[in-house]
Amino acid sequence: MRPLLFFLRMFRPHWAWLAGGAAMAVVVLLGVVGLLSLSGWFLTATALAGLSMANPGAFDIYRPGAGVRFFALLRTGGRYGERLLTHEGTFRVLSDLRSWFFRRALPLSPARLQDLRAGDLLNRVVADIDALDTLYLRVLVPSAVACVAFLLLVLVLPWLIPEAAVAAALLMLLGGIALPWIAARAGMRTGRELAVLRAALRTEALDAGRGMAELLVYDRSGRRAAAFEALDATFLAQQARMSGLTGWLNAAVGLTGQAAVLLAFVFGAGMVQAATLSAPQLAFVMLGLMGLFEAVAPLPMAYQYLGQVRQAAERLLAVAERRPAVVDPVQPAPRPRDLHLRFEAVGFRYATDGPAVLQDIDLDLPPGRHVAVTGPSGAGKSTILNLALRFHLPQEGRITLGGVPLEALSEADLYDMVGSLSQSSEIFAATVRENLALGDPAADDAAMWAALEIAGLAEFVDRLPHTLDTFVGEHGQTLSGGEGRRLALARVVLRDPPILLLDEPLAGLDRETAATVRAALRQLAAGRTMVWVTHDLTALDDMDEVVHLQAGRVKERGSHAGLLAADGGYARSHRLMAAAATTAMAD
Ligand SMILES: Nc1ncnc2c1ncn2[C@@H]1O[C@H](COP(=O)(O)OP(=O)(O)OP(=O)(O)O)[C@@H](O)[C@H]1O
Repeated sequence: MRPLLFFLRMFRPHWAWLAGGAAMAVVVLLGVVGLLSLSGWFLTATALAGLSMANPGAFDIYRPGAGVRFFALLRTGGRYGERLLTHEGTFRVLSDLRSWFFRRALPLSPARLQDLRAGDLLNRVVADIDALDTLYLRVLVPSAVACVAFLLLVLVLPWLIPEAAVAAALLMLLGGIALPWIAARAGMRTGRELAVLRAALRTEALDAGRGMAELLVYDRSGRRAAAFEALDATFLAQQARMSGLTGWLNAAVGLTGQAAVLLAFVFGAGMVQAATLSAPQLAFVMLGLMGLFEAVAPLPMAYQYLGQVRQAAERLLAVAERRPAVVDPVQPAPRPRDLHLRFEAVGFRYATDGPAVLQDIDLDLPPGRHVAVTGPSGAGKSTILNLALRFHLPQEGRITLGGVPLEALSEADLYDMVGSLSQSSEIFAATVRENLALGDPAADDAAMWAALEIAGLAEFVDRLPHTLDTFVGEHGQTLSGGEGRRLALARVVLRDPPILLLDEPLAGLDRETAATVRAALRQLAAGRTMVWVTHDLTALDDMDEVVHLQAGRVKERGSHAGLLAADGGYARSHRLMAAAATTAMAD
């Protein structure tokens, strides 16, 4: 129950809407019961009065008629109000929950979210949060209404047909408590499995959709489709089980209502014969009972789906309660004036029991210094940038900015000073302008065009149908790789960080585009500190220092020319690369 209670507490700020919605649901109940019972009484009384035409003055049809209209209006108005208030309340709660979840998930990125697939996280934000509306709409409100129905039953019926009151009360307890209890137990496992399967289906669909081209090329689309169908079949089978259970439960709860009406008739008919109850009163009770039992009818199904809701709540908490790898300090150190970035004897593992990824790394980056980090794949180059961006904290040594450990700085200060660009810098499904505004939300058009100019993209954007307001598609898919990279670069230009962390920003670009982006980066890097992670050793002669890593350790370091002269591993790699470049040029 803990996960559900946790979320119930989060409903509190909107209690007025939620309580208002529940109150309107009670009004609907009063309307339904009033309408049914009064109509039953009225029709029977009218019939008994000898179809009033024969004796028009003897029976007042106006007041009961007005009553019937009143209850009909109460029911309709109540239902409108109920929908309005319960939905307003639910949407407010859901939107709070979404931003709460997002706020919790954000600091977990990237270190603590890497085990989750993108579709899984999406499913939590959308479907799992949506599932929580069941808690209020389907469980709490109907339970409250059913309690009122029970109160009405035990307060009114004993005065009319005492024996039927006891039986009807017991039947209502059976339909309103015992059946929901059975439903909750019977539906728990399947409900939980359904929640997991729904997430798996969504993740699978997203994954397969994204990799469709690869699946086709590797002729794996059939297999993937078969796996998807198998998953879907399991999902449908579980859904069928749930629906079967719903059917039985609905039948059972319906029977409790019918049994109560039948018993009321049996006991009431005896009283009518004994003249201790009038026939219209009997009709009043029977139809009133039908209305009261309507309040109980949705409960078994609601509780049947509680397992699914609980699973959704657990899945949300499983992410929200993760501890971020780095917690933004409550009392951050003042922003340092001197932006000297230092790695001192840094050692790091991604998992405490995992292999050492970096060992004994020293880097000295006074303002304006340009350092290239090179080395074979897996040597730990990107990890150095991940640490400088404070995505993780090193287990050994320290990283400081102006003498202040990175973990003591506020997130806002840190990311104001440190900007990054990589081959995977995200281009959002938005316009050029919105993508740029991420760098500086206050930037005006002139500043944006100036940034695009530096990134060598101004001419291209100027030719787009809506220039800055052109939509660039999912992950910027309407842009070429080079255009996307330059857009990301323009964003960094707008951010204007004094320290630039670049992770293979030229990877995947053709020679010409790479040259344009490189020139833009050179222009941007002037006067700023820069760490450039790269495989390409052919254009590092203007770097102040080259740090060559191997298996997480600094193997060689010095100027590009110095390292070539030393004729070690760096020089060998450089020779191979230069030869490959010459062959490519000749081709
Ligand atoms: N998030 C992670 N969790 C666990 N291990 C990781 C993670 N990221 C990287 N590693 C491991 O850490 C080591 C260093 O990875 P890193 O990405 O820093 O290498 P790299 O030198 O940048 O490689 P490449 O040139 O191929 O990008 C690798 O063995 C890699 O498998």
